[in-house]
Amino acid sequence: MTKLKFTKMHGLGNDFMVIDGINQKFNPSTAPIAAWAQRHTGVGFDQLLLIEAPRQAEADFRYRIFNADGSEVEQCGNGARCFARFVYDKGLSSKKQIVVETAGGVIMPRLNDDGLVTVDMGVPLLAPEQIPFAAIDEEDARSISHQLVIGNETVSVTCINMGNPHAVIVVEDIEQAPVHRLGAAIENHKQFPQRVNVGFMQIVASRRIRLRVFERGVGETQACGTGACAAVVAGISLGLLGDDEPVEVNLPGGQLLISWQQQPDAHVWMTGPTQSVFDGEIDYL
Ligand SMILES: N[C@@H](CCC[C@H](N)C(=O)O)C(=O)O
Repeated sequence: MTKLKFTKMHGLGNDFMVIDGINQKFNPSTAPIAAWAQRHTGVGFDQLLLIEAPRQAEADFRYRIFNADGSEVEQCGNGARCFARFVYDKGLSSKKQIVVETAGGVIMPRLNDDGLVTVDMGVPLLAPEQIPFAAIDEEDARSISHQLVIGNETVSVTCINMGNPHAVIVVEDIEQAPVHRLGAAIENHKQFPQRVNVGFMQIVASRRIRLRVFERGVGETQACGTGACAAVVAGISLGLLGDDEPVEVNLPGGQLLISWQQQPDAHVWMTGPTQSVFDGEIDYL
């Protein structure tokens, strides 16, 4: 039995177990991660974030992400900010802007002088095959919104890939949104072959939304960074939000600022806080 060092961090209450996999040996596997994620018997977290050496010469680090159910996923926005804070604070890098390789593409987090972190989250993808989403026919494939049948209900979803898959639903009142009633059914809907994160968005003004996200492999979280990016891209694409100024995204855990201009190849930018909670050690075989 060896001891594995970790740091507990969060971004707006979306919480993480962060592991330096460069200076200690850690081979991630589902069972220990799912056990450590448990809130009563483990460390308790939404995602485990693993820092590794990059595979591509142009990147500073490789960033791997595991959901609370132990599944490895492609991207995590709140985690990206915590990742950048961790590698700087722990002396793994002296750079305030880093290039990070993920399974969902290259992202570039930057530590700002005001303590916030801004991340270039890359280009959002909207085509069904890029989500991935199985459209029912060609007309459905061309549409920005898709009618999803769940039991005897039909829900209109806009699908965005931010490195990871998101389905965004516009609701009138965020407090009454069917996050728990429909979240898991949409996450596991047969038209999403890799499952999906489900965002419920209330438009408050042309540059302000409220958002709750039922995350794939976790359930509802306090905040979801990629979910915030996806919601803003969906809102702008649907003509419900403007793209001339950053959009304030108000999540249960706090606020993110998201910018995207509706042009081919435009990147999404996310700005928000990070917080370290404690350092710990855990037994590891
Ligand atoms: N909390 C995250 C997203 C984490 C991954 C997601 N649950 C998935 O399965 O894709 C964020 O801040 O983006």
